Amino acid sequence: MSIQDEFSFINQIKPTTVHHEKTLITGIGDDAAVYIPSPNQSQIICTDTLVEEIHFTSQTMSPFQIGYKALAVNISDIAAMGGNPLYYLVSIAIPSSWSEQDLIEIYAGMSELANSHRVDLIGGDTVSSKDSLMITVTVIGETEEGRQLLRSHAKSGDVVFVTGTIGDSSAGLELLLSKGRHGTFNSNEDFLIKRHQYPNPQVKIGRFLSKLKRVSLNDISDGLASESNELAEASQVTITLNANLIPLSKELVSCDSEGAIEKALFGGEDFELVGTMSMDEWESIQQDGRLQNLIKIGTVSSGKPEVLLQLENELITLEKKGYNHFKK
Ligand SMILES: Nc1ncnc2c1ncn2[C@@H]1O[C@H](COP(=O)(O)OP(=O)(O)OP(=O)(O)O)[C@@H](O)[C@H]1O
Ligand SMILES: Cc1ncc(C[n+]2csc(CCOP(=O)(O)O)c2C)c(N)n1
Ligand SMILES: [Mg+2]
Ligand SMILES: [Mg+2]
Ligand SMILES: [Mg+2]
Repeated sequence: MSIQDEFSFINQIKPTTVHHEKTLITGIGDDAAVYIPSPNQSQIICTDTLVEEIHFTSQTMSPFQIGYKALAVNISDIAAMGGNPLYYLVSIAIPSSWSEQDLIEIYAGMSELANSHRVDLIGGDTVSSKDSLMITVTVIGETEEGRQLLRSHAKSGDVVFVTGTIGDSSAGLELLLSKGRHGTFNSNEDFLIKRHQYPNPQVKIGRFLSKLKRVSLNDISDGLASESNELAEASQVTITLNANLIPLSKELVSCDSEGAIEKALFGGEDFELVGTMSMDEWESIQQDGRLQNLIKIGTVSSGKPEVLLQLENELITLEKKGYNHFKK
């Protein structure tokens, strides 16, 4: 049975502690939230939605994981701008088949990630839904004025990098769709499933990149092919990726060596970052040990906005193919 009334529900999910006490004037409980933006910072705001049967099913994700991921995908967009997340709002449409306990679990999942990134829940909306559960999270963050990392910042001569292994989430999803989350998995499979259920937004690396001279950046929600094409389009450059350089986890290769590269390119939901910086800056961070976990996967050149993939001795065009809500 769903929640009895939204007012007692809101009271239950209202946070009892606040991370940004000095700047949050009012959070949950009034017509809107009010906060004081920090001086000399630009405000960053983004929103993304998860829908039952599209982004998760009862077989792929627990309520706790749904909450965790709904916030994670949004913090990932703040990371992709080089920002620091501060506040979040949650709008949830609830079908009667979901119990109050399930909903409390969704909020517990969000709250776990929120605490580790020190973000405060400051508002939202609660409505009923006929069929699917839908959860929309909005995150507000900030970055030093003029330091946002835009998709349009790539230039000819740049190095293309990613922040971690790609394709794991897609392999995890495949396992979950075939065996269900209560199935039996070996340790490699378990790693891949966790990569799908608990994305790790790369805020620390985004913040580091925001201190560099010029970085273009995007987070990988729809797959490396799609996100690189977005960088190429926004910057009007050609991106050439080298298939041999794309980092694949040993867990992915051991579970699916044949399909690994396909999953990395077109699978999506990795929530790692892909971006570019000048060769000079790349070499300097490599020399002074500030490279962090960045992995070079290609280069940028002038030319028509497209993505090419060096695959053994072949150079192929990498279409903007990946997850698309309206093309199946
Ligand atoms: N329905 C909409 N109305 C207004 N703006 C939108 C809408 N949908 C997307 N946008 C805007 O379009 C741009 C691209 O959004 P998109 O959702 O593709 O990016 P993303 O969040 O990085 O990707 P993903 O949703 O796959 O995580 C953003 O500026 C976003 O705010
Ligand atoms: C049950 C189930 N089926 C398929 C998928 C795959 N999937 C759904 S949305 C998306 C792209 C990111 O979404 P968005 O573009 O909305 O950010 C991907 C790869 C899934 N997660 N669960
Ligand atoms: Mg979006
Ligand atoms: Mg994004
Ligand atoms: Mg997004």
